[in-house]
This record gives sequence, structure tokens and C-alpha cells, in this order.
Amino acid sequence: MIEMEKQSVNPVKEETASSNIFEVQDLNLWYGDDQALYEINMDIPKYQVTAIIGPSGCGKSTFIKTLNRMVEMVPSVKTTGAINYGDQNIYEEKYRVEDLRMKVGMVFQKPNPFPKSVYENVAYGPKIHGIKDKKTLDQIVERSLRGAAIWDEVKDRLNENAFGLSGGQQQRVCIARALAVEPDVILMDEPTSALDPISTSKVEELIQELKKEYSIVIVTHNMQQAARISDRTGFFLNGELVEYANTNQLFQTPTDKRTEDYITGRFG
Ligand SMILES: Nc1ncnc2c1ncn2[C@@H]1O[C@H](COP(=O)(O)OP(=O)(O)OP(=O)(O)O)[C@@H](O)[C@H]1O
Repeated sequence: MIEMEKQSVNPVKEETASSNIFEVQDLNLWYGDDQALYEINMDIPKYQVTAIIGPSGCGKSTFIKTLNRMVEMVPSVKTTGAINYGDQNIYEEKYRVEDLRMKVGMVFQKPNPFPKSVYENVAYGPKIHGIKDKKTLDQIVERSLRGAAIWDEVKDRLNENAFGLSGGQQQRVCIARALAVEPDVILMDEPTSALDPISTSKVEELIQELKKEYSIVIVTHNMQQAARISDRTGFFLNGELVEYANTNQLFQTPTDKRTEDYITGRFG
């Protein structure tokens, strides 16, 4: 079993509803006729790191993309159930997806900066939302880059193309870009899988800092990473949420045989 030093957190169901950023209720999802998620029920706590683990194809990326409705970019997608964010179900027809995406930022597996300067990458979202004043934009860019622990490395390179940065630096610029629109939640889909170990540990440290101000959901293939950085972990298998518990408990005393088999390396 994986060694853990972190304090454990109480299971969400013992907490009040307002301590959750999302409450996923009976969520099912199909790509055309193929069902990819089955009856997912999951309360995702505020200001914590929630990790999603499971073998390839189990539905991790599909699930995380339901949280900002990015999954709907696939035209054949159908969902049933609800995801409550605040007091609203984000799958209600009247819910404006643009509002959701402002509050629920996303960072992807491969760093994907725009082919623009570091400054423009971070200022892009605020500009789209109507901020034009140069001084205000300068402040947002600095604050976001500081928040993503990359300011010192890029403060003299703000006008250089972001493609000229290392992969790990690009990923932190992408995190700064997500922070610039002041989200509540940051979704991360395997954010370190394309990074070297030093960049990975920088991003992992950053995640620990970010959870003071944001709620974080991270998909990871890497169980050690989930154990190191998350407060709660959900284990997915074949589109089902098999087990969801505080991370310590899930890795040390899993209650489901399938979780135990997976974390002890018997499959996956
Ligand atoms: N755009 C799509 N169209 C049709 N089926 C899809 C699409 N994306 C994913 N799927 C299917 O949904 C299921 C879950 O895939 P998903 O990518 O969510 O799994 P995953 O756990 O993130 O896998 P990996 O760890 O390999 O990234 C798989 O059977 C996959 O083939």
C-alpha cells in the first residue's frame, strides 16, 4: 500500500451540503449508444483536491469533462442525472455554459498555450470578458503568474512567445491562464503526464498552494501522485465509481475488492 503522511479528511457525507462545490447525482452518459458513465453519485468538496483514478478507458476524462460540460463538444453525447453547482443544476437547459466555463477552469494533459506572448496568453480571458484597461490587465497577469508559481521565471519574458518556454513552464502558464478569470474550480486532466519529474513536482507543489483558494479535481494515471496530493480519491472502473473515500482510507483500507486489486497492481 502507498505510504501517506497527510492528515486525513472526514468523509463528505458527514459534512454539510454547503461544503461541496459539486454534487453529482445519478449521472449517466452515453456516446451515441455506448454508455460511458453509470449512475455516478459524488460530492466534491470545496477547497480540497479530489483525485480521479482508474485504468485506461474507465471514464476518468469523460467524467471530469462533465463538470464544465466540455463533454458536450462531442455531438453524440447524452446525459441524464444532475450536477449541482451552488444551488443550480448545470445540466438544466437554461444554465449558461459560458458562465460555467468562467467559474470552472480546465488544464489539459499537454500544455496548450496559444501561439502568443506569455502576457497575451494570460490576459486573453480577462480581455474576452471586457477588461481593456492596461494597468488592470497588467495586475491580473502578474497576480495570475504569481499564483501559478511562474512569475519569477517569466517576468522578464512576458512579451516572448509562450512556445519558447519549457513544457513545465508552459503548463504553469496554462494554469495562470485558468486563474486569470478567477474561477472557483480548476479541473486538471493528467496535468503532469507530459512533464519531467522536476516540473511534475513543481506542479504538485503548486496544486497544494492552489487548494487554499480553489477547489481542484485532478485525473491522474499515477496512483502515487493521487496519494501525494489529494484529499479524496474516486476509483473508476468501466464507467462506474467503484469507491470514493478520503485518500488515506482508499489507499490503506479500501472497502471494495476491485479497488484493492487495482491499487495493489493486480490489474490496470
Ligand atoms: N469522443 C468519444 N466518442 C466516443 N466514445 C468515446 C469518446 N471519448 C471517450 N469515449 C469512450 O468512453 C470510454 C471512456 O473514455 P475516457 O477517455 O473517458 O477514459 P479514461 O479513463 O480517461 O481513459 P485514459 O486513461 O486512457 O485517458 C471509453 O470506452 C472511450 O472509448
